[in-house]
Order: sequence, then C-alpha cells, then structure tokens
Amino acid sequence: MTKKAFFTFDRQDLVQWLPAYTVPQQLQSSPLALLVSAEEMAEVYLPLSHLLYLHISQTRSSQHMWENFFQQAWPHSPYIIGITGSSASGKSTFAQVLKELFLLFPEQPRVEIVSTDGFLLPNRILHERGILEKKGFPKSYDWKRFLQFMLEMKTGAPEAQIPVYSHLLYDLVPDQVQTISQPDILLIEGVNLLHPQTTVTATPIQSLFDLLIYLDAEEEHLFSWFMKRFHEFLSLARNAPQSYYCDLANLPDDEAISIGEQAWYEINLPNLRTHIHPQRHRAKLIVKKGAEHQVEKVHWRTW
Ligand SMILES: Nc1ncnc2c1ncn2[C@@H]1O[C@H](COP(=O)(O)OP(=O)(O)OP(=O)(O)O)[C@@H](O)[C@H]1O
Ligand SMILES: CC(C)(CO)[C@@H](O)C(=O)NCCC(=O)O
Repeated sequence: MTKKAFFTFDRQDLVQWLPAYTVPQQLQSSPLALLVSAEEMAEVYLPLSHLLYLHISQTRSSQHMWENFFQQAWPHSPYIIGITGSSASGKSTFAQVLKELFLLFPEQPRVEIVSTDGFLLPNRILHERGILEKKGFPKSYDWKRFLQFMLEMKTGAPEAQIPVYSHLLYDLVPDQVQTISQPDILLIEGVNLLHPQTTVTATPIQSLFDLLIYLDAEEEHLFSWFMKRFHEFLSLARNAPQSYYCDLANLPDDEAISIGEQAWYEINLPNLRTHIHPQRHRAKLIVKKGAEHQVEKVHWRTW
C-alpha cells in the first residue's frame, strides 16, 4: 500500500476522533453486545461512526448547496455505504453495528441493510451456466438488476423490492422479497462491490456509493471464521429439513468438515485472491481485523 495514498491509524488513535464517549445504554442491551464487546464499541465503532457522521453531513450539505444553486429539490436519495470483503469477514455484523449506531444520530435517520446475496443468480441458472462452484464470483450476480435497484434508490423511487437469499437454503428464497422504502442511509454488504464490472454494466457500480469500506483480515482468520460459521449452519440445519446443510449435518463430522473446507479452498479463497483482495485499495476506508474480530488498524484513502 502506498503510504501517501492512505492515512493509517492504529486502534489507540481512534479514541481521539471523539471528544468524549460512553457506550449508550441502548447498545449494551442490544443482541449485538453478545458479539461485540462494550470496549470494542467504545474504542472503535463509536469513533468510526463519528467519522461517518461527518462524511454523511458533508454530503448532505453539498446536496443543499446544489439545490440552492439549481433551484431544484433533490430527489430523496439515501447516503449509500458499501461494506465489502471476503466471505465470513464480518460484513453483515459490521453493517448491523453501524446501523445501531446510526440510529442514535440526532437526525434519527431511517437505516436499511441490503445484502448483494439477493442479487446472486438462482442456483438453477448457476447450474445451467456451469458456475455453481463460482458462487460469489463477479459472474454469479445479476449486476444489471443491482444497478437498476441502486438507480431507483438514488433517484427517489418511493420503494423498491429486491430478492432475498438464504444461506441455509443456499439459494434465493422463492416468492420472498425485501421492500426498501426511502431510507436516509442504506448499508449494502457484499463480497464483490469493488470489482470494476465494466464488461457487464456501462455505469460502474462503485459510482453509486457515497463510501466504500473494505473489511480486511489475514486468510487464516477468515478461514477459521468461515468454518466456525459453517458449524453454526450445521447445528441450525439439524432441525430444518429444508436446509441445504441438513444432509451435511447428518454426515460423520470429518466428512462434513471436509465439505466445508472444500467450499473455502475451492470457492471462497480463490474468489478472495482473484477478485476481492486485489481491489481493496479502491475502498475509501479499509478496516483491518485481528484473530478475534477486533479492529487493529484503519486506513482512510486521501483522494
Ligand atoms: N465483530 C465481531 N465479533 C465477533 N464475531 C463476529 C464479528 N463479526 C462477525 N463475527 C462472526 O464471524 C462470522 C462471519 O460474520 P458475518 O456473517 O457477519 O460475515 P459476512 O462477511 O457477512 O459473511 P458472508 O459474506 O459469507 O455472508 C459469524 O459467525 C459472525 O458471528
Ligand atoms: C453467498 C456468498 C457468496 C456470500 O455471502 C458466500 O458466502 C457463498 O455461499 N459462497 C459459496 C461457497 C460456500 O461458502 O458454500
């Protein structure tokens, strides 16, 4: 990484971003408190949310300036944050933590989370195209539909309906949609948000984000987080016969584990190495996590 292109902060630097902080009561009683400690909230996530608050406020004021200049009301458009990184890097958890913190902003914004998993092509089509083993690779998504959704959001559509993916079904959920109605802040999480996509859509998807965040971690940690979650899916599947993981849950442990490892080494790790990690410098904010998910360093792109 070129040093001049990024400001780098160690974890202990982050507290300086807030004049005074305590973990608000609401957060201590939230289900997320089981995952993210009060210390991590106070030392990392509150300072980060303050940084984002400033960025969001600055974007809003510049919008107001242009409204005055053009004498035109801007369409209702959410501030859109992309959260990207490897499978199991903690994107959905990170998005939920940010959402809880954003809800504490004085403006009380409406906040929604969307996963690009909903824009994966259904297994049937992945199978027809012979790319079921490439799930999560750029070519496994319907980017045109994703772009259409982003444009609807940015141009003030009253609501948009998008497909829903289930890890447990390992496919899109039939006849289920997520309805998004004019949020003020939209968090979008997915593995391949930084990939240029230039062959698929004329507009690069990155141009529709106000800020892109990359969650970075060593491969060995990502692998262990992936396997831990794989075990969680197996235990959930034991009582869910419709789950993709149900058959795996009934296999001897070592066979099930080797199927999980195969998904990591043959799909997610090649995706990380080929498409995801090499693009990380295109993010505005890179958050480096250590073995226990604790944030260790933060990089802010200066251009
Ligand atoms: N800050 C955190 N502290 C503790 N555990 C965490 C944290 N963030 C994520 N995890 C755990 O790591 C695993 C992966 O997290 P998560 O599901 O958020 O990842 P993801 O990047 O959204 O994955 P995918 O893209 O594959 O859906 C989960 O078991 C989650 O509980
Ligand atoms: C759905 C994605 C791409 C991202 O959430 C990923 O977690 C996934 O399912 N990858 C395919 C390989 C596997 O983990 O089974």
